[in-house]
Amino acid sequence: MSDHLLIKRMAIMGVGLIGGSLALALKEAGAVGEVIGCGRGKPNLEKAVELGIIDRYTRDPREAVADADLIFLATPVKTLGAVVEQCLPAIKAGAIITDGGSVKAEVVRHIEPLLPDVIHFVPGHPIAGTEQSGAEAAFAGLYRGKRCILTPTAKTDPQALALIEQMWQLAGSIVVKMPMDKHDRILAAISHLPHMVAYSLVNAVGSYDHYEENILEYSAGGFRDFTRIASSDPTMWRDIAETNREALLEMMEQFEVFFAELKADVAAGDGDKLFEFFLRSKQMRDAIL
Ligand SMILES: NC(=O)c1ccc[n+]([C@@H]2O[C@H](COP(=O)([O-])OP(=O)(O)OC[C@H]3O[C@@H](n4cnc5c(N)ncnc54)[C@H](O)[C@@H]3O)[C@@H](O)[C@H]2O)c1
Ligand SMILES: O=C(O)C(=O)C[C@]1(C(=O)O)C=C[C@@H](O)C=C1
Repeated sequence: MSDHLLIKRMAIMGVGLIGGSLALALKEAGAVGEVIGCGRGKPNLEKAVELGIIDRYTRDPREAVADADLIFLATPVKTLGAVVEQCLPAIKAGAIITDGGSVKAEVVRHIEPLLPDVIHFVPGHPIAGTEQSGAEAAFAGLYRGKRCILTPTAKTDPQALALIEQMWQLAGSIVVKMPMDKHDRILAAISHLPHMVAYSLVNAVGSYDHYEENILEYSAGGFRDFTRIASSDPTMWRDIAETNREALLEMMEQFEVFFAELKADVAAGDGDKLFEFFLRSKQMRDAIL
C-alpha cells in the first residue's frame, strides 16, 4: 500500500448514497487504501462489494473500526451518536471520526462528550444528494463542484480538520467552514423547509378525493419537478425534522407568512400584488440558480 495515501484504512458506517459516494470518490482520487463497510443489511453490503464501493464488510461496528484511520458516519442523524457509542472501545488512538449528517448541533452535542482527547471528531455535511438511498444509489461524482460544510468547534483538532478538508476537496467538494448553529439555520431554510413543503404538497394533492381516479396520474413537469424530493427516505427526514426542530419551525413559520400573503392576494383577486409576488420570487431565483 502506498505511503502517499491520505487515508490508509477507512471505515464507512452506513454504506448508502452518502457513505458509498464518498468511498467511490476517494477511490477514484487514489486517496484511500482499504475501505471497510459496516451496516445492518447483508444484501446492501454485498451489493456494495460487488459495485467496488467497499473492499469488505462486517456487521460488527467494532470489527469495522479496528485499525481504521478514518471513520465516516453515514447513517440517519439520530443514529450517529449510538454508532459511535457502539464502536468506541475499538477505535484506535489518533483515529479521526467525521460524519455527513444533515444536522450538526445535536450530533456534535451527542458525540463530542463521548470521545477521549486522542480520538478526533470533525463534524461535516456534504450539501449534495439525491432522493435515492442505498449503496446502489452511490456514485463517484456526487460531490463534484458541490459545497461541503465543516462545523469545527473549540474541541476540534486543527490537524484532523485539515485532513478532512483535504479529503472533501479530493472528493471534488468546495469546503466551507461555519459554526454549527449557523449551519443548522441555513440548512433549515434551503433544504429542510423545501422537503417539508414537498411532502405536504404530495399529501395534500394525493388526498384530494373529489374524483374517483387518482389525479396524481395527471401530474406533468411542474408537479414532478417540485416534488422529486418527496421521494426521499422517510427515516432520514424524520430524524432531520426531530433534531433540527427549532430552526425548522422558525422557517416553517416564515413560509406560512408568505403563503398567507399569497392566499390573501388570490382571495382578493389582486392581480398587481400577485404579479409583484411572482416577479420578486423569479428575480431572486434567477439571480442564484
Ligand atoms: N440523501 C441525501 O441527499 C443526503 C445528503 C447529505 C447528507 N445526508 C445525510 O447522510 C446520512 C446518510 O444518508 P444516505 O442518504 O446515505 O442514506 P442511505 O439510506 O442511502 O444510507 C444509510 C445507510 O445506513 C444504514 N443504517 C441505518 N441505521 C444504521 C445503524 N444504526 N447502524 C448501521 N447502519 C445503519 C442503512 O441501512 C443504509 O444502508 C444521513 O445522516 C443524512 O441525513 C443525506
Ligand atoms: O437533491 C436532493 O435530492 C437533496 O435533497 C439533497 C439535499 C438538499 O439539497 O436538500 C438533501 C439533504 C441534505 O442534507 C443535503 C442535500
